[in-house]
Amino acid sequence: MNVRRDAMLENTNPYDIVKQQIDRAAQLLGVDDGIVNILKKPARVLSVSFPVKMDDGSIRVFEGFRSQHNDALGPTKGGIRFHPDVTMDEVKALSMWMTFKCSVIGLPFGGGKGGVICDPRELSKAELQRVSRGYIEAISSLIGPDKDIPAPDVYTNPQVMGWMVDSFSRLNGAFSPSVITGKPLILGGSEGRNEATARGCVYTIVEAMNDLNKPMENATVAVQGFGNAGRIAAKLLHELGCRIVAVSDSQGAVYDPDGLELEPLEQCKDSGTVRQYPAPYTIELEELLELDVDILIPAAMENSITSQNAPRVKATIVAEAANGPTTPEADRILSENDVLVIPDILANAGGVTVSYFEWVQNLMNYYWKEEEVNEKLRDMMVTAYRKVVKAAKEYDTDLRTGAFIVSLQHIIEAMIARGWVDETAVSTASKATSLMTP
Ligand SMILES: NC(=O)C1=CN([C@@H]2O[C@H](COP(=O)(O)OP(=O)(O)OC[C@H]3O[C@@H](n4cnc5c(N)ncnc54)[C@H](O)[C@@H]3O)[C@@H](O)[C@H]2O)C=CC1
Ligand SMILES: O=C(O)CCC(=O)C(=O)O
Repeated sequence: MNVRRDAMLENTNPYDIVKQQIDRAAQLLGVDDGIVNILKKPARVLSVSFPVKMDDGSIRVFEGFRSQHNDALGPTKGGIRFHPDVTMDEVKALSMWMTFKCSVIGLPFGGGKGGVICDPRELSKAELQRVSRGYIEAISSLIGPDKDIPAPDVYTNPQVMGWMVDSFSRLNGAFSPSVITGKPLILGGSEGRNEATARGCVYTIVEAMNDLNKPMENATVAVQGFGNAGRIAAKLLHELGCRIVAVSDSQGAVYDPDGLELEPLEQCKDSGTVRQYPAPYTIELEELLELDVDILIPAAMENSITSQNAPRVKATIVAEAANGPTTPEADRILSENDVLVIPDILANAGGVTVSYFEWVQNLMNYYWKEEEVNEKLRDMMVTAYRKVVKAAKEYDTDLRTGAFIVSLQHIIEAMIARGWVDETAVSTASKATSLMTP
């Protein structure tokens, strides 16, 4: 059952949702409507269609998008999603979340995102390669190491990035590793990038658990989605002594209150789906979200937690490894029920942070060890987490709005410095805050 299509009673269009999130923070900060209007639309959206020769000799035309939201802080940055449900509005929203995500961490990037409407699970490896190359050729005029730098997202991976960097390099007549991050190590990928989204998420969870005076040891965890973000988060939390009681993927969910064993679980996923794991209970996908756990990690798609199921969410902490898993109405309900939501633009920012490190390493052509990458990541994630908590306290709001407030301040400062908007566009109250320092 697809939870995305289930939430019928509220507006679950991610583009409308991100605009509501911007409005909420802008209102508290006292930001001028002019600035808000700039931020509510991507600066540039490219819609492409490109032909791909399939293995049976037929030609199929694929559609895709690349959205560049705002480049006040630097070149736009964000992943590429291959999924049958990709829409232009979704890609626009994801690019907007990228702007705020990069800004909350303090990265010198704006936000971008791309998507291709396809189901990679139905493509052969050769077809997947041709789709990847076709898409990157179609958007090649828009991207570049100092323009817009793609990376992996749902159903794309380092191999796909490898094909893409090769196509871009051929088009440009020079090897250009810094145009794409999340590449295989041999092509200039960074140590630690593959684990970075999950690792960053875990750093924020550890901060939140500390703040709540709760031990990590034996804390119970449910993870929705067992891909790059969810699977590695489960593994890292298990290493910290947590009990992973439930996980799901698109095919099903398994539950064991005594804790799932990670190695056999991973073997099941590698050979198909986590559903094959011999757990005492198989549960419906939606049930996982309602388990009584300390930590719930939505790590799949948008709109997992809506007004429909939010009243039944029992987790103490919801750490959003996914982008946009919680609707604004659900946010309100979770907040009323004292569920601490670590928002996507903060919780899953580890991926883009190590992508930034990868880009830096590519530009200087000198590479760091994994421990160095992880330590730098920890420092940036913890610093950002503390800034967000401070902002949320100062403005008496939740962590999501706190994160948007911190982000907005950086973006607006950059827009003022560039001369796009006037200083009077921000109220005296917001200028007087000291949120820039942790
Ligand atoms: N890969 C990255 O570096 C980053 C990913 N994210 C976000 O994390 C989320 C997951 O992305 P990845 O792990 O990269 O994707 P992935 O393609 O590696 O894995 C996605 C997983 O979600 C599962 N899934 C799909 N629909 C589901 C459903 N309805 N219920 C349960 N499971 C479902 C799939 O079976 C798969 O296990 C997305 O929202 C993505 O935008 C955010 C930041 C960075
Ligand atoms: O690594 C990156 O550049 C972006 C990752 C991404 O798409 C995301 O954070 O949602």
